[in-house]
This record gives sequence, structure tokens and C-alpha cells, in this order.
Amino acid sequence: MHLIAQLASGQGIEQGGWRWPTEAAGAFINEDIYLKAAQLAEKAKLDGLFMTDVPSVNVDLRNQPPQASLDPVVLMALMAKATERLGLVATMSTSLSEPYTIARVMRSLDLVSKGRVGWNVVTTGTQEVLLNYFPGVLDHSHKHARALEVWEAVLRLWGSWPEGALKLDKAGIFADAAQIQPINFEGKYVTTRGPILLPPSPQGQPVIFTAGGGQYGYAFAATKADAMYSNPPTLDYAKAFWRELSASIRQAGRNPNQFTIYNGIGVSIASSEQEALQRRARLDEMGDPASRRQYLSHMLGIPVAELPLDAPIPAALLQRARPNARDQRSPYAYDLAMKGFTIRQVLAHGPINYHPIFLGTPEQVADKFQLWFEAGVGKGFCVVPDSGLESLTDFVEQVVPILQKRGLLRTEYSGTTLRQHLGLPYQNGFPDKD
Ligand SMILES: Cc1cc2nc3c(=O)[nH]c(=O)nc-3n(C[C@H](O)[C@H](O)[C@H](O)COP(=O)(O)O)c2cc1C
Repeated sequence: MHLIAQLASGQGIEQGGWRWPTEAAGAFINEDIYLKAAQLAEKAKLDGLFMTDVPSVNVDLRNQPPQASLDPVVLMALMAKATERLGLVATMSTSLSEPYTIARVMRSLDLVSKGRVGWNVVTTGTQEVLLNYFPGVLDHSHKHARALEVWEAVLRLWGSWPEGALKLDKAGIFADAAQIQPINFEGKYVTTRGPILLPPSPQGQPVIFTAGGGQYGYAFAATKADAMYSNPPTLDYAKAFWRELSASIRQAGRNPNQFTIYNGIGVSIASSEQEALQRRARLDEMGDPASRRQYLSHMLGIPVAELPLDAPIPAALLQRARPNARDQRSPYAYDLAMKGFTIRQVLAHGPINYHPIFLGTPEQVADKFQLWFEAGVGKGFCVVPDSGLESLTDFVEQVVPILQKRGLLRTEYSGTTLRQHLGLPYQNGFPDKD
């Protein structure tokens, strides 16, 4: 099993996480929180720490911090010095940056971390983000056509300084300059002359991650990426998705065994299932409970927003409920309601969370990871704690040892680079040039 961890904007996945009494309220701008998270992830021998990036104010700042905060690359440069083996995966959008910027920044990070970096390639679906950078936005197919150009140009730039070209011979030969040549990349959307100004890292170049929905994102994952952060709403979806994606990877002439999919999972750990539910109910109250109740109504097709929170949904009303066919998480919400849970308890189970929620004792949470893993959802998971560093600590100290004892997780790193953690060979440059 492969695991990476994510801390969202320093405070975990729940909107109310920043209010949790024992978590740092200002975590989103506190680099020490991220550094501790990285050190914890390394202590647990995880593949890496993963950072998404959505640079805009897209939440209600009156009661929650921005979804993204400090720039991932800045944080990862710090993490590179605070850790030795941990992979560092930073998001840079192909819609927001030019290829030379991405190639240089990622190569710098890869060099200062001694080959532990992943570039998470995203195209950015959110209009507010795109408008922070440009006056207008590229239409959909153009955005993805640009993404392919940016990806190719970045890889060609990386390859423009081959392994071995750096000589550092104090007799007076710094590099074999004949090997370091311009690439003269001219696309429809981006151009870059090159060469890159930095040599490859011990792993050659960063591992290519992607996190995208839709047909274009899927095609990119199947044909270009080494790893993917995926957001399955249910176990059945995750199984079907990996079945299809691995077939598409094979069809593209690539090996699905060398591809790591990380299914995003939220975790809430306590000393009993009941306590985990109570913890989650409290976090719900600290977030935006009214909108959650509203959304539950939408999932069940009946108005529950104004009903008492601590009572089951009345049977007469429940008879009219139907899981919303447009949201695959709805059958879970429906099942919970039909079992007679109160509205508060239904919500606490997490049916309307962005990620499936594994909750309960450390054993129960470990069982859930094992169940999903053995069900065939691909190799890995991206773990997102509910409230922040404290809940990540619980995961690392209480759940990871169980998974290690069951032989599901590594107990030591065998390699030093992220490529080695993922079983990938050294690579520097665009594949057809290797
Ligand atoms: C699991 C997941 C994570 C994503 N993370 C990011 C991110 O960190 N930053 C970003 O700009 N876009 C992110 N996206 C958005 C995608 O890059 C993409 O824009 C989105 O899936 C919409 O697809 P479209 O671009 O074809 O409209 C993410 C998407 C998914 C499904």
C-alpha cells in the first residue's frame, strides 16, 4: 500500500478544523505546522506529503480560512531541509504558469531535496483562480491543449541539460556545453527557447502527478502521468475507476503496475466509534452546519434543514426520500437515514464530505484501508486528517503502526528519491528523447 498525506490549508479537511480547541488557529500561515506534518509523514515512512493549490479566496472568510494558503513550493523548499527521505509533491497549474517557470522552480526544488519532488499537473477548473492571473479564461479544450504543450515543454526543458553534462572539473571545465542546447519549443499557446539552467537531480526529473476530473484529465493520467490523486465518492466508484484507468494505461502501452493512484480519504480517529462520531458532529457545528443540512435535503429529496437535529427523520417524510441520482454519495446518506440515525449522526458519518470518511478506533480505520486496498482500488491513498496536525499525529501514531504490522505499509525507506519510493526508473527529459 502506498500512502501520501495532505494537510489542506494547514488545518485538515473539515471547514471548522481551524476552530478545534487544541489545533493552532492560524495554521494556514504557520510554516512550522507544515514542517511538523512533513516530519510526521516521514516518521511514518509515507511516500510523501502532497499539496494541492487553489490560489484564490473561494470561501466565506468570515468563518473559514482560504482553501489554499502559503505557496506549496515555498513550503516544500523548507520541508526539503527538514526531512531526508519524504517525497514532496507540489501543484503547479499549466494554466497559470509558463513552462520555463515550472521547469525551473520544480528542478530547483528537486535539486535542493536531492530528488524527492513530484509535480502535480492540474489545469485549474475554478474561474476565480484563472481570473486572478488573466483578464479572461481560455475555453475548455484550449486550456487542455495548452496543458499538453506546457507538459511537453517542461519535460523537454528538463532534458535539455542531460545527466553527465556537468563536469565541475577544477582544471577549468565547468560543463560539457555542447550537450546543453536550446529546445526551441514553439507551440500554439507557449514557446520557450531553453536550455534549462540547472542539471538533473538524483532522480533525473520530478515524478509527474496529476489531479483532474473530466475526459481530458483522465486521458492525461492514462497516457502521461506516473501517479494520480483521485477523489472517489464511493468504494464501488474507486474500484470501477481503477479498473478502467489501468486498462487505459495498458492500452497506451504503459505499465499500470508502475502507476500509483492515491484515493483521497478523510480520517477521524477516536477511542471508540461513538466518540469519533461525536468528534465529527462537533467539527460539523464548527463549520457551516446550515449549508450541510441544506445539502442533505438535496441528497435525500426531502426537506430536512429545519427538522430537529437530534431526532431521526420522521417515518412519513422518510417514505418520500430518494437518493439523488446526480450525487453518487447520496445512497450512503439515504442508508444512514433509513437506519434511523438522527440528522446530526447522519451528517457526522460524512456522507456529504468531499472525501469518503474512515472513522472510529485506529483498528477500525486500519480495517477500512485494508478493505479498500484489497477490493482493488489501486495501490494507494491520500490521507487527509479532519482537524489538522493533531489528527495527522493520531493517524501516524495509531493507524500507521497497525498497517505496518499487517505488512501493508513499509517500515523503512529502501530508496532515497521519490521515483524509488514509487518503483519508477530514473528519467530526465521527454520520453522520445531518452
Ligand atoms: C482530485 C482533484 C484535485 C484537484 N486539485 C486541483 C488543484 O490543486 N489546483 C487546481 O488548480 N485544480 C485542481 N483540480 C482541478 C483540475 O485541475 C481540473 O481543472 C478540474 O478537474 C476540472 O476539469 P476541467 O479543467 O476539464 O474543467 C483538481 C481536480 C480534482 C478532481
